Amino acid sequence: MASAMRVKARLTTKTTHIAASSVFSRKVCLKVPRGPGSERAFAFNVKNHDLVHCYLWRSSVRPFWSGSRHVTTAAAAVDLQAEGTDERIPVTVITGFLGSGKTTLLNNILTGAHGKRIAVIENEFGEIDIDSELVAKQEILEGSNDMVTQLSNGCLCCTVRDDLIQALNRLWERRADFDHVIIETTGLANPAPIISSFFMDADLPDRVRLDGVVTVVDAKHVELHLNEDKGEGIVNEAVEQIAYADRILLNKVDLVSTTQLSALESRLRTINEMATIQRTTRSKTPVDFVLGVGGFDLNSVEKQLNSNAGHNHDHDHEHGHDCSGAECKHESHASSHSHVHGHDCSGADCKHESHASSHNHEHGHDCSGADCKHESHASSHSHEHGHDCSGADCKHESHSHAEHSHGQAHSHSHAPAPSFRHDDKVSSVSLVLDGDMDLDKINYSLGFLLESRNEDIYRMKGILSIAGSDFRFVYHGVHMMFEGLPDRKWRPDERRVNKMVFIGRDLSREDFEEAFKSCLAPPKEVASSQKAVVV
Ligand SMILES: Nc1nc2c(ncn2[C@@H]2O[C@H](COP(=O)(O)OP(=O)(O)OP(=O)(O)O)[C@@H](O)[C@H]2O)c(=O)[nH]1
Repeated sequence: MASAMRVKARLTTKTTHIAASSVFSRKVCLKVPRGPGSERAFAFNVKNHDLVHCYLWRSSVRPFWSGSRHVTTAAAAVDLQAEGTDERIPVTVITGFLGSGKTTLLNNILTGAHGKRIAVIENEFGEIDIDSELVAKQEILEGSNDMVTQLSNGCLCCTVRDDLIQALNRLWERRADFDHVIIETTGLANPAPIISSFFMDADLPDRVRLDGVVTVVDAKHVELHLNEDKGEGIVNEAVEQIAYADRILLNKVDLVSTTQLSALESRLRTINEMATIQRTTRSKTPVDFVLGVGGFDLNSVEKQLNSNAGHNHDHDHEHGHDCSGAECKHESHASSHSHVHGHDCSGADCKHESHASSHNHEHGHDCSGADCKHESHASSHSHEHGHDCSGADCKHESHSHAEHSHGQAHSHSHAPAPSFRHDDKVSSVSLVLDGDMDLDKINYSLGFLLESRNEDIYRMKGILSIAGSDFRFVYHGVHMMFEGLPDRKWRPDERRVNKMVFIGRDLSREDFEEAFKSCLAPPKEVASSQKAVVV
C-alpha cells in the first residue's frame, strides 16, 4: 500500500506528466484519522527522513480517492512548443462573474484588428442562447470562417464537460478554418473542470492546448461576490475564477475610486499572485494581453514567475503590465514614479526600492495593525492607502505622521474604505529558496503534495535547482496534473535559486516554507584546497 500511495513524480531528465481522474485504472483510498495523532497515519508510508513531510500537511489532510498515470503525449508536445512547431490549437477560457464584462471582451476581440480567425464556444446556463446573440462577429463576419458553437446542456462546470471535449474535438476537424478558440463560460462556472478537461481526454492533449484563463472582474460588484459565504469548506465561484486566472481584467474601473481599485487589486493579488492584472473599462485591452498567454506552457513558467511571483519575493508590486523582459520601458520603473503596491512588507526587512525614494504611490499592503513596520510610513510623500482602516480603532502609524496632514493630496480617507475581509480561504504562497534541492526529498515532497493536497492546490509553478544537475527543472501543475522537465543549463554566473508559487485553498505559508526548506541539500563542503587562507 505504501508504494501504491506514491505519485509517480520523478524529477528525471525526461518530462514527466502526471494526471489524476476517474479514468485511472488504479484507485487507492487513504483514510486519515482526524484529531491528535493524525500525522501518524502516514508514518507507515515513509522513511525516517521523510517524516517531516508527512507532518507538514497534517492540519488539512482528509480521506480522498486518488491515483496516477503517466501521460506521454503532452510531454512530447512541450518539446514541440519549444521548437515553435506546436500545431495544437490554442484555446483561451474567458471566465468571470455574471455581468463582469466577458461578452464585451469577447466582442472586442472578435472585432479587433489582429488578423486572428477565432472560433467561439459559448456556454450559457439554461436553454436560451442569449450570449451567442450578442457575439458581434456572427453578423460582422458573415460568410467568414469564424464560428460559434453553443453548449446548451447546462452549466459547463458540472454537466457538459463531455460536450466541451466533443466540441473541441469537432472544431479540431475544421482546424484549417481558424487560429484560436475562445470558450466563454457562464458567469457561475468554476473553471477547474473546464481546465481539467484539457488534460483528461485521450485525444485532446494532442490536438488543443490551453493557452490561458482570462478572468474578467467587475470592480464595482466583485467584493460582494468574493465575500459571499457559501458554507463550510465551499469556495465561491468568484474566488475560484480569480484563483485560476493567468490574466485578470479589472473591469468597470469607471465605476469605482482609485482607492477602491488599489485595495481590490491587493486582495486579488493575495488570492492569485501569478496572474497579471490590468485595469480596464468596457473590457478594452490589447489582444496580446489575453491571447497567446502561454499560461500552461512550461516555456512560460520563468516569465510568469519573474513578472509576478518573482517580484513578490522582495516587493510584490502590481504593475498591471508584463515587464519580465529587460526591455520593459514602463514608466513606473523610473525612480520617481507612481505605482501600485500589492506587496506584503509588514516586516521591517522589506527592501523594496520604492521605500527609499520620494514619490507618489498607492499602498495595497495590509498594514492595518499597529505593528506595521513598513518603512514607507516614515518617509515624506503623498500616497493612497488601501489598507482597511475604516474602524475607529485603526492604529496605523501613518495617522500620526506630522507631515501627513489630511489636507494633502492623498486619499487616506476613512470614508469609503472597502470592507474587505482579508480572510480568503484561497491564497497564493510563493517561496524563493537559495541552494539546491535534494532530488529524493523534493521528489517526495511534491509527490506527497500532489497526493495529499491535490484538491486544494489549484495551480502551481516553479523552477528548481536540483543538487547534482546542471539543468534547471521547470514545472507547473493543476490539482493532480503535474508537468515538468529540465529546461536549460544554469549559467555559470547565475544564482542557483528555487522559485515556487502555489495557489490554493487553506495554504499555510509556514508549512510550505518549512516543507520545502527541509528539501534543500546540505551546502557542498568547500574542498580544503579551495578554502581561503588568511594570513
Ligand atoms: N460602466 C461600465 N459598464 C460596463 C463595462 N464593461 C461592461 N459593461 C456593461 O456591463 C454589462 C454586462 O456586460 P457583459 O459583457 O454582458 O457581461 P458578461 O460577463 O458577459 O455577463 P453575463 O453573460 O451575464 O455573465 C453590459 O451592459 C455592459 O455594457 C465597464 O467597463 N463599465
